[in-house]
Amino acid sequence: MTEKPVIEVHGLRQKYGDFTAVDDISFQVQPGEVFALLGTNGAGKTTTMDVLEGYLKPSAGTVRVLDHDPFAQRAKIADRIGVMLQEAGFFQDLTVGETIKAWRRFTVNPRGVAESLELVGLESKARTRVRWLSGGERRKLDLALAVLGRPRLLFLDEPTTGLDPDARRATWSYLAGIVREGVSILLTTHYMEEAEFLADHVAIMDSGRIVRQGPMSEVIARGADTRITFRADASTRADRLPVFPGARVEERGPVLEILTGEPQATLLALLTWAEQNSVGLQDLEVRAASLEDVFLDVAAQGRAVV
Ligand SMILES: Nc1ncnc2c1ncn2[C@@H]1O[C@H](COP(=O)(O)OP(=O)(O)OP(=O)(O)O)[C@@H](O)[C@H]1O
Repeated sequence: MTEKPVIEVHGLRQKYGDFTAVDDISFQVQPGEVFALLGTNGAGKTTTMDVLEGYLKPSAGTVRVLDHDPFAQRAKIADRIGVMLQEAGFFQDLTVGETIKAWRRFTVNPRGVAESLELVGLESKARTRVRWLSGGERRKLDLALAVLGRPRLLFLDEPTTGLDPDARRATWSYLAGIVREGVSILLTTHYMEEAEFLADHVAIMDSGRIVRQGPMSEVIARGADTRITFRADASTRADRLPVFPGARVEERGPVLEILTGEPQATLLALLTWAEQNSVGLQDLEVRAASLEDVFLDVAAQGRAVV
């Protein structure tokens, strides 16, 4: 028997008064999967998370989390989900250790305080008051609290904002570890590298709608072209190049850039042409599309619609 998805969203619409923040979106998250919900500022990611966490009642559509209605049946799933909000409210005068202790009282089968501190690298801050923590240290405390109850499903809203690169990578490796143990994650982030590193599936939102969705590798492959760049000699401009089927050429100062969905064929044609015409291709570089290219394309199309 195949396991049911841990999250099912069908035709979700969320309105604030007359304003539609989430506009008919559908997606599923499978057990053990990391699903990245990406999008431009104000696209509707946090609103979607709020619905899935049971804080908002959908205006339309259906939502199931661990096979329950998260709004009407939140108590039934609360012990199995962990939530890391963008801005958690802490008691500023409690120390980090006291905060974890206080949270443990409301948590079924919680991790120990020492284990929690070690998990996120906050051992040396156990006696520091929350008000004196740096932004990145607060984020670490947020994460420690989100995983305190050993959740099966974790909601992470921009989990590494404010972390230095070293702490960010440590968080990724911790998250990758709990995923290997079977935890599923719904993640929002503005760091494309983070989404690429962690997520199996991705949905990109713009103005309340999902505009790209699928397995990470497919979304990248379908969504943006490979870039071949080089510096040619002064007499070689874009109009001297042969026509590469399915590709377009852009001039950026002395650098020519070919964007292509058929990198192998285009590269072969370019090298053959250069050889036959004795053109030197300086600094020749082939760069595969990245998630960031896809995201920027989505954002540019969104701006064009407005
Ligand atoms: N309580 C609210 N009342 C009215 N409008 C709201 C409310 N909460 C959010 N919005 C609006 O809904 C839209 C979606 O907001 P949301 O926070 O879901 O976006 P987001 O994708 O998480 O953005 P960001 O990347 O900037 O965090 C925004 O235009 C926001 O201003």
